Amino acid sequence: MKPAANIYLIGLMGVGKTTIGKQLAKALQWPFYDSDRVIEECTGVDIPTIFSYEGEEGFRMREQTVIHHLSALQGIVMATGGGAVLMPENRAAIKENGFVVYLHCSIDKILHRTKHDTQRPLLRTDNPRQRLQTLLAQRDPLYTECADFKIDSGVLPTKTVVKTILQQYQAALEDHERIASCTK
Ligand SMILES: Nc1ncnc2c1ncn2[C@@H]1O[C@H](COP(=O)(O)OP(=O)(O)O)[C@@H](O)[C@H]1O
Ligand SMILES: O=C(O)C1=C[C@@H](OP(=O)(O)O)[C@@H](O)[C@H](O)C1
Ligand SMILES: [Mg+2]
Repeated sequence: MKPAANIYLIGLMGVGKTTIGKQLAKALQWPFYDSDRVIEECTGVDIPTIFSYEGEEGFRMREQTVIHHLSALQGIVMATGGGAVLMPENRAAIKENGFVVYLHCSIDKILHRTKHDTQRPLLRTDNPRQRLQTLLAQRDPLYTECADFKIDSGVLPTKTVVKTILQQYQAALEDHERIASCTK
């Protein structure tokens, strides 16, 4: 992690990356970016439209470009899309440029939170529970590989989740400074 690093939020759809990310950025008085919103602003269309014209592959290319460009910034909070960790380039960018927080919660909670959602094409299926279970099995090792810190965002109030992430980030910064001063 770089001293003036960014904070990245990763995890499955619906765990609260966007929601928690906004609150974290507010607490730090840092700019907030949501890679999905940036893609929508750049293309002028929503995520389902990108999936329908370009497929998931096209969306992943756009996502990679956005994460690459935003990772050149310092002192930002970024909520990534749930599948951002699939691309090795994205995993390298977030690990290299920031403190990575893996948000997780139960599939039941995610289903409850996303039951009226129309903006997540991967959940538009007859069996969203099965889809989420499959995605979690594929992605959990990737989330774990990238994460500096993992926290359940399904049980604690968001305020507590934000406070805990800030404490962990501060502790990581202090460790980094201690190690740097020992190796001078
Ligand atoms: N801690 C929470 N408690 C209750 N609802 C939440 C919480 N965090 C997020 N949500 C709701 O769940 C949905 C998904 O949250 P979002 O932040 O968009 O997740 P993600 O970005 O990880 O997909 C939104 O409707 C949001 O309002
Ligand atoms: O898990 C995924 O592959 C996706 C998650 C979505 O973002 P959220 O995790 O913010 O819902 C969005 O990037 C897109 O629909 C694909
Ligand atoms: Mg989001």
